[in-house]
Amino acid sequence: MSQKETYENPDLKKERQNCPFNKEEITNLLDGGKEKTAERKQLENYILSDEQLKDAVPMEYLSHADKYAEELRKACLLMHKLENSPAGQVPTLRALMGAGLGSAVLKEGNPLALHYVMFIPALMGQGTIDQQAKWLAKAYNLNIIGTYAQTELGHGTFLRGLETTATYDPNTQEFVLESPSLTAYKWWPGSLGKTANYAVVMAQLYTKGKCEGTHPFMVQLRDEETHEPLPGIVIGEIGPKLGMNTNDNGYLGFEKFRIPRDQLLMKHSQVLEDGTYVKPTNSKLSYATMVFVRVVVCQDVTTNLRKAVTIATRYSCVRRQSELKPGDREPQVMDYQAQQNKLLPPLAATFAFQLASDHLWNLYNTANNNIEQGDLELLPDLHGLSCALKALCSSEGANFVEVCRQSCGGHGYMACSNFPRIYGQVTAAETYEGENTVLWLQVARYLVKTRKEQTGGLSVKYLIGEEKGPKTVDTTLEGIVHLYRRTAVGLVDVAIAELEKSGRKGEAPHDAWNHAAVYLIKAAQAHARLFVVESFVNSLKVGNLSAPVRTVLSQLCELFIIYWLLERSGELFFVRQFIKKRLVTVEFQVRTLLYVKLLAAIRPQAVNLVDSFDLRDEILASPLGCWDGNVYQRLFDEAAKSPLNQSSVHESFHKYLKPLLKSNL
Ligand SMILES: CCCCCCCC/C=C\CCCCCC(=O)SCCNC(=O)CCNC(=O)[C@H](O)C(C)(C)COP(=O)(O)OP(=O)(O)OC[C@H]1O[C@@H](n2cnc3c(N)ncnc32)[C@H](O)[C@@H]1OP(=O)(O)O
Ligand SMILES: Cc1cc2nc3c(=O)[nH]c(=O)nc-3n(C[C@H](O)[C@H](O)[C@H](O)COP(=O)(O)OP(=O)(O)OC[C@H]3O[C@@H](n4cnc5c(N)ncnc54)[C@H](O)[C@@H]3O)c2cc1C
Repeated sequence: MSQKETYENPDLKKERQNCPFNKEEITNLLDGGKEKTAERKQLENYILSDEQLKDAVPMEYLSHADKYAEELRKACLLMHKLENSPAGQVPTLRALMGAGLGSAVLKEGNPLALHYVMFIPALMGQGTIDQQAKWLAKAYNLNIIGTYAQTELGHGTFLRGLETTATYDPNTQEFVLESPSLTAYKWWPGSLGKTANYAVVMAQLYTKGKCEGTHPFMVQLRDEETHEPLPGIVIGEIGPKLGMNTNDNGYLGFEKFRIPRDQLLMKHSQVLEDGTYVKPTNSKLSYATMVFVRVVVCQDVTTNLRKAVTIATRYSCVRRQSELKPGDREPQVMDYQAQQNKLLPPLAATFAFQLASDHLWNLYNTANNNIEQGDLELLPDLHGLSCALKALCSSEGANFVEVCRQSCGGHGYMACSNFPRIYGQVTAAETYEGENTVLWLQVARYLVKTRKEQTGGLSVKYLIGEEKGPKTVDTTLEGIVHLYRRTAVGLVDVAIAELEKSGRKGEAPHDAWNHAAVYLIKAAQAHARLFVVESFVNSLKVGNLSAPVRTVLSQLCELFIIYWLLERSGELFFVRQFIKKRLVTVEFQVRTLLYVKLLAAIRPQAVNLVDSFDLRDEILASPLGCWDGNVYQRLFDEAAKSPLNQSSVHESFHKYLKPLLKSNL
């Protein structure tokens, strides 16, 4: 392990004895190879050994403004350290922006995150070679700091409804940016409140008196020297949120603010000097930055889930409570089947989500390279799959994090458990970068289109042609994956039947769509789940795994796909042929039995599995989840940091309570 303590809780020590598999093999698998593990560890040592990056007091005790200032201090220090990073700049940046190493230093969100996660990708994806030459080096060198300003007070989802205008003036060859109403104000962009001095702003482009839709513009917001907002720019921070409080989300208004013509990012569409508009090959290319973030969010949510599962699993093996066998010592709570039922599915999910996210990342890179060459064929599949996995990983991830918190009883409710922060981050991902319901409906649109037109990308091939595979109950892993596939196909057919029924009643297509939303969303979710289970099963078929690692991963895989099947059993009842053949009843009996057996089989390896994640204590940031299991002492040490414990009697006693007590005498 990366940290050997002198103390080790005896229960955890026992859990770690006789581990049947090589933990490092799993660590390497998750990191992407032995060399990557070594690189990550070296980077962690480099960053986490720096005393200046440690918190003097827990963040919870700081004011909103002090929290921001403190995190900005650390974020800037991290950027200074980039130069000498042993891992190279790009891998270091990746590690520092997300839920892994970065979160050990910046616990409530990185004020520079949007610069790297959206501003630079937007410049790369939307800017011409000349525009990139002008801005990218400045952005990389942090001469300028940017954000991505799209959402407005009145509209986040419906991008065609954005109100900010950019009107071309051919006389001066400038665009005039304007917020025509209060609801047109940009509202939400991260880093916008106080940190950024530039932004890629999405606005409705008007030229020659015609609106050409939303387009990205490079806009300077603040003076590069004084950081004061430029004349015509109204800017501020939107206030405290459920989580991510140091991402300084902001608002932004334009009062006839002029920018040169060449600050329209013109890779896909242009406005010529005389105001002539040149269309893109596909109008959705200006949405590409969002696609990139949806892809990386899947990975980020998975890392957060791994943290939650590690904390809850270790704690559950240290915590002893109640009586299992009359007269016996109180058992580790992990020995209750009910607790295993809470924690082993999310543990399995961390593997399932990572494998699916890796697949999506590969698709993104291929599709993006093709798009650079002008080939857009993979774009619909990339859009469909990134929406599906972003929505699935974030919604299931948030539910699982909450279950992990509950599994730690009262101590899980402490701020220092780190569950509130982890939950704050994961649930944010349910909303940002496309609200999940809205994304499910985008997925459904793709599925319905594929099924009806019998053409679509790789992720939806199963919807094309006749259904293949066994028609009866098949107890193999392949058999159960096939059941997922039949459910997914069946639900798309049910949704289409619903749309057609409404059509026959004379409803317009948009009304029919709205009235079929429940079915459409179920179909989209079944599709996403099918993709995840298929990725998990297929990944285990290939790869150079040792027999013990393959065994434990196969158990997790089987547990996970049965868990989802049982959880989502209601959906099978939508597919009429399943009921007709009594398939559902038989399937459930067989599966429940196997599920319970798998819980017992995996239970002894739970701690070893979370140890394999190799998450340092600084990253877990929770007294409940530390490697040594010294939970109670650490909880006491955390309580000692409370400002209310710095004196035996607080001054407010004399001010308020004492007079009240006296008055009651
Ligand atoms: C390195 C690790 C780091 C990890 C760090 C992570 C953590 C970082 C911390 C903080 C990050 C926070 C970032 C958050 C940033 C934001 O939230 S930015 C704002 C994001 N906003 C949204 O996502 C808005 C959601 N809305 C939309 O995407 C669209 O408006 C819509 C898709 C819902 C609808 O658009 P509309 O124009 O109305 O399209 P439709 O008519 O519905 O569809 C028309 C066709 O276009 C296709 N399509 C739609 N979108 C795309 C796309 N992106 N790409 C490709 N194609 C697209 C759609 O399928 C339709 O096709 P057909 O006509 O063929 O059916
Ligand atoms: C932490 C955080 C960070 C963010 N960072 C940024 C940023 O950096 N830059 C940026 O530009 N934006 C950012 N956002 C904004 C974010 O992208 C939007 O909030 C998000 O896209 C949802 O849009 P909305 O708020 O308009 O929700 P709405 O669309 O108003 O959603 C409200 C409800 O209406 C439903 N709904 C809406 N449309 C439909 C439909 N067509 N069919 C069915 N139901 C529908 C939704 O499902 C939801 O239940 C951030 C948001 C958060 C929370």
